[in-house]
Amino acid sequence: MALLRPPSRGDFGMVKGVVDPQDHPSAWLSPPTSATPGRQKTAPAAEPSNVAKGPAFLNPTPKAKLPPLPSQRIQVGVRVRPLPAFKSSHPARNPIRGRSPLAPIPPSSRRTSYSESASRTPSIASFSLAGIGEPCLNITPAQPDVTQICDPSGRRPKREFAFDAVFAEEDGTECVYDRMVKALVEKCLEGYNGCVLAYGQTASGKTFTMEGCKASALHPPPSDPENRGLMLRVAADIVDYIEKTTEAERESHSDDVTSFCVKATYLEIYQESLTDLLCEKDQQADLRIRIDPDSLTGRELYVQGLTEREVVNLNDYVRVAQIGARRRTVGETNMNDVSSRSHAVLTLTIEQIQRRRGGSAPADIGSRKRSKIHLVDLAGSERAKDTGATGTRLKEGGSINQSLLSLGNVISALSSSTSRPSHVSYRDSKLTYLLSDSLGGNALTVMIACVSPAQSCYEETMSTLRFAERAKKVKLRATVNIDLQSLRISTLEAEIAHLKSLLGDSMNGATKAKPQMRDAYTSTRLLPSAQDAETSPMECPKVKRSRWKKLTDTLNRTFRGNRGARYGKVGGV
Ligand SMILES: Nc1ncnc2c1ncn2[C@@H]1O[C@H](COP(=O)(O)OP(=O)(O)OP(=O)(O)O)[C@@H](O)[C@H]1O
Repeated sequence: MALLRPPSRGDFGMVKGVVDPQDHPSAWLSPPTSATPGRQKTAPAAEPSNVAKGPAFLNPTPKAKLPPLPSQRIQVGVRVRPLPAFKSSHPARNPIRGRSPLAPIPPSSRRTSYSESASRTPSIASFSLAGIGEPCLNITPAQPDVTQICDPSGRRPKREFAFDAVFAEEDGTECVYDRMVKALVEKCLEGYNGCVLAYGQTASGKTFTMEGCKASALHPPPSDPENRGLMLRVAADIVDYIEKTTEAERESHSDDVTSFCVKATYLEIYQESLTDLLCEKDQQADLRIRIDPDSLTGRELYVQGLTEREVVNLNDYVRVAQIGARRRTVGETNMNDVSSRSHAVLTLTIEQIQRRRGGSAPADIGSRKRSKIHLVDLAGSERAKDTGATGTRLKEGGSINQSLLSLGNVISALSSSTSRPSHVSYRDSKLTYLLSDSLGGNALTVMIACVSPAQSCYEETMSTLRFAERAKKVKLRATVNIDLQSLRISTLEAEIAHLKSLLGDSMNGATKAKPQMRDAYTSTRLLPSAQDAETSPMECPKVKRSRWKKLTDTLNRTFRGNRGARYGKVGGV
């Protein structure tokens, strides 16, 4: 059992690799603004063009064209699941009636929510899917990221919703990943926190999107990558990135290397209580959400008592996903045979340290970055009359709806005004409290709103689309999480060591050649010729000694002052 909290200096188990300097994200980072001791103030991230020079091994020549910066609002994609296979003889009017009508979906009955014929005239009427029923949703190729919803009763007018992406039923999870999540993972590897949330009514395909086809998530190795959910796709990209950088290290003759350590935790929130999914039921610790005062923002949350697993290769991730899926609370309802009765949060924490090749001394350590990705499969909103829930299922449904209501309130508060609201009720539920950073805080967030096109789901689909529309307005304040203080401390330690050795030399009357050192922020030599003159043999030894003492005292004072704070903050969006 371990605590999910930032490790202290030197507490990093590593997979070694090297980062191509040209690709290194620190090219975007700005240097600290002052040498004031203590935690640096959280600063909005800078545009790449504003980036001042960092140390050579952190701040290589910037790329001619830098990648686009992530948007500072929640990115929202809508995924439309296929219409279900019906058991009723008259499914068109009421597709969700009877036992688990939404699963599985025979390939023959899958329809696109737009067809070639429908595409020319984007009207709901063009959607007659003979024998299957009529979807209440429409997407046209002319406006692929807009969805129209039509009230089957005809009481309300047709409405249009535009999102960052809309995925029709034939769009696989790969498509969802490539358009919505891949860039986020890249940003997380650069030091941003990230969050992917799957939201929607019960049986709308959230677990299918996050975990993938159960068969593939539960049978290692993931031999069928096509069926992978977003969780394993994120994992595959992280593994790939680390492997590639390791390979680049072998090939390059760079002096600087990056070490990685990725850890996973998996928890569920069931009826407002936290359960560690990577731990046996009888070994559960009392899990508590705590604030980490030593974190970058000084109020980052962590779950005390949660099991952390180091994950290196894809099989490690698959194992974690399997264990979590097996232990997660599921139940059977009329709408879904395997309905998730809890919110599941898989968190990957990525640590990266830059150091000089072969060096282990503090002076050899450069920047440290620590970012987190939350992958959240929410439980689905449900109506008791549709799910047929009674007893425990009914109680679970009530708790799920209650926490989703809190999530809705948080999103409403954050999206309602242009300036940040004075109070956001994050603490109304464990879910919103745990994800508070991802909801308008220091994280880049992507939401996949899953919907069903079935007419009988009109109300729920409409409410999901409205929720997603509000979520789109939520602003984020994501910044790169880099521990610059450690970099400064290392530099100062190196300076002190070097100056002490010079002092010793000068006291012995020896004048040895001084090794060239680089300053952490200017990449210039620490001892330029003007300082060399101070050690000139012409200078009186007494004056020389007092000047050196003054210099080392100043550095020691600065060094002690800097020890107080662990994380500095720079750059970003
Ligand atoms: N895009 C899709 N393509 C094919 N099948 C899908 C798709 N989306 C969902 N399904 C199928 O529909 C059924 C219900 O999906 P899933 O369990 O993912 O829903 P859910 O939103 O997680 O539901 P709950 O909130 O009740 O847990 C599953 O059998 C799943 O395989």
